[in-house]
Amino acid sequence: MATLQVQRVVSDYQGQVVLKGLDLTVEKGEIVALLGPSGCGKTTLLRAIAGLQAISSGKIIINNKVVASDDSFTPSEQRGVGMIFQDYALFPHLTVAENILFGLQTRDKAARQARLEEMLTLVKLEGLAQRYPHELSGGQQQRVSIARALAYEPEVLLLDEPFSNIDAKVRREMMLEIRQILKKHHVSAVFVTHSKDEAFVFADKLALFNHGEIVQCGDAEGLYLAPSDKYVADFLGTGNYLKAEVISDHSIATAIGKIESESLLSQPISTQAEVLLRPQHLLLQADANGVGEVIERRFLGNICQYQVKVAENILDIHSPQLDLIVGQRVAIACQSHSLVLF
Ligand SMILES: Nc1ncnc2c1ncn2[C@@H]1O[C@H](COP(=O)(O)OP(=O)(O)OP(=O)(O)O)[C@@H](O)[C@H]1O
Repeated sequence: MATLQVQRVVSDYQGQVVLKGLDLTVEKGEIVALLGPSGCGKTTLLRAIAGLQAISSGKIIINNKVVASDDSFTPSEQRGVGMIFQDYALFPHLTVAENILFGLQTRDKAARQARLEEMLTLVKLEGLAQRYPHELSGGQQQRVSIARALAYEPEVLLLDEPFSNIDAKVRREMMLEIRQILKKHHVSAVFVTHSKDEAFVFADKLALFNHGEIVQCGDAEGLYLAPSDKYVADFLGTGNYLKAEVISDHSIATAIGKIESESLLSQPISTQAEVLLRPQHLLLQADANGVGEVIERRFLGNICQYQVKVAENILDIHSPQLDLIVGQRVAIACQSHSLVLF
């Protein structure tokens, strides 16, 4: 069952339309990343779900209850949403325990104490209940903000760039740890980020934004391997584009030769197009008569990043073959995969 449904949501700031009729569904226990460059509307959508931003048309439904539409607006505190911000937003004058229990004022003392202990164990902060936020590391503060949001048992957890203040060295570990906590408790979550790497690690599903629209939504693999357009392809990683002509229902002709597709091509024979080739899809071999010439080489330990010139094209190629040198001629083959043509 869907926990959150966003239906044709439009939102504007003083007449400037920021969300242009968005649709998004978050299933129970699913973690969805709102991914995109700065200013494309991710935070505005998160704020609209939280009830901190009005919508001008469309509907937002949380657990089958309409919380925002043309003629209704449920205040933020009645939506059952928990929020985690980039700067943690802890109350500096309250202890860890008081911060975590802040939303649970109405429960009796024993219930509050039990919930506190459960939350401290969950986020591995046992023993730190009486500390103040300034006595904690950034990662510990973020864990307190997660405990505070989860203590209240929200229907949906909303996270706005929650990892951008965490030291890069521990960020990945922290993301996996928090992901595990959310999964264990079947928490549905929406998470804003401009980093595809964070989205790949933390989310089950990616909604990629461009100028107030979701251009593609799906799992990371789907978006990476079958992007709907060049914007999606380029946002998710380096890609090479080569001119191509469809020569059969599963092959194309290009400057590096004939390339076979693992899946059937939908374009008719003779179609002129561009093929997307990821750097790791291309294989290099030293060959005095090869079509390419290595023009740059960067050693990265287990692979080399090469730039290879083929006619007027410069291709980025990641190869485990470390011994090719600048100026060397090479043959280029393509690993078998489902080709993407634009
Ligand atoms: N309070 C505001 N008043 C007017 N315009 C705003 C306001 N907040 C945001 N905007 C505009 O709305 C658009 C979307 O902003 P939003 O913050 O949703 O983008 P974002 O994708 O979250 O970006 P970032 O990653 O930089 O936070 C931007 O053009 C921004 O300038």
